[in-house]
Amino acid sequence: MTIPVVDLASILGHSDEGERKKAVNEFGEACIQFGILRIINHGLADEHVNHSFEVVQQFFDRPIVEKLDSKPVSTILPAGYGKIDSHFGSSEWLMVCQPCLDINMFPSDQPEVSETLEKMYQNFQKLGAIVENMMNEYLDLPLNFLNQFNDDRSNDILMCWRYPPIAEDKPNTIGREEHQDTNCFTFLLQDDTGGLEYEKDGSWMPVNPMKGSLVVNVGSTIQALTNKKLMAARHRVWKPRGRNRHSFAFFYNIGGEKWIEPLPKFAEEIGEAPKYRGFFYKELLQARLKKEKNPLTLLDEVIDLDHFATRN
Ligand SMILES: O=C(O)CCC(=O)C(=O)O
Ligand SMILES: [Fe+2]
Repeated sequence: MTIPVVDLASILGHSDEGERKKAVNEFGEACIQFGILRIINHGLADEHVNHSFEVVQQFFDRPIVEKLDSKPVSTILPAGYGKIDSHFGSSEWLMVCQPCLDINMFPSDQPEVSETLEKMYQNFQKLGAIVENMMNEYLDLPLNFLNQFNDDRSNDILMCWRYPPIAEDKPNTIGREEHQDTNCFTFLLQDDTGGLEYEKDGSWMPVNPMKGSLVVNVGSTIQALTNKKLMAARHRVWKPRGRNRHSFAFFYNIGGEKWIEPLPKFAEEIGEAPKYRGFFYKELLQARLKKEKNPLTLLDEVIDLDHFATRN
């Protein structure tokens, strides 16, 4: 089952009210049914996207000692270069944070990296506010409720990923283990290698590359706020064959100190018990980092929103 495609032309341009409402509705329905969808006419220019892929490839192609010049130094957020190779996944990344925080780490002799990626960051951040507003309207929340609730933009993150190909001598084929994003919305751009999958009714389905489109997935914060009316999509990434895979993931986040609990509109007001107890967003992030051993499989498992589920 392929994920729905929603055209944002009527949202970003000047269109009649009927067209705009139709797009809002399609977006909301896709979030409810799949938790993941594609958007087109989203305002990110093809040339800029293509150039961004070229620029990150050039960065990741550099020798490791040079990439390590961009390793994180901030104690707030680990903006900069990193690398992991374990059974949870194998990847390299360059993490970009809000430019005005002044914590981004970029190669000083390759200025197009910072120029291109900070511009991409800002474009995604604008799009995040637009998509959040569409969700607000679809859920019939008071005007600008979500934008005002989620008003701290300093935690938004752009991750630029490189996944190495499957190595002949290692059986590990997972690029990124299955997970739900903890945030509000994530925007994904993948190159033409493929490898992204989402879970639908217990089966794994591919999200094939489609030029010009952006993938949006719902995160656990929205799942908690809506008392599970909306579900965060589970997704994973396979390692590529024969070549590297590159992708961008922009996390439209929420402040760590924000108190998250099901909104009354989706719980008490409609006679439904809250499916989650309240928590600070940072608690969800911390829980996620811990991982727990599953007593049956003896494998480490990621702790996610279920950790805060009530017994209702
Ligand atoms: O690389 C991708 O396509 C997805 C990455 C992802 O799921 C994540 O960063 O949370
Ligand atoms: Fe993800």
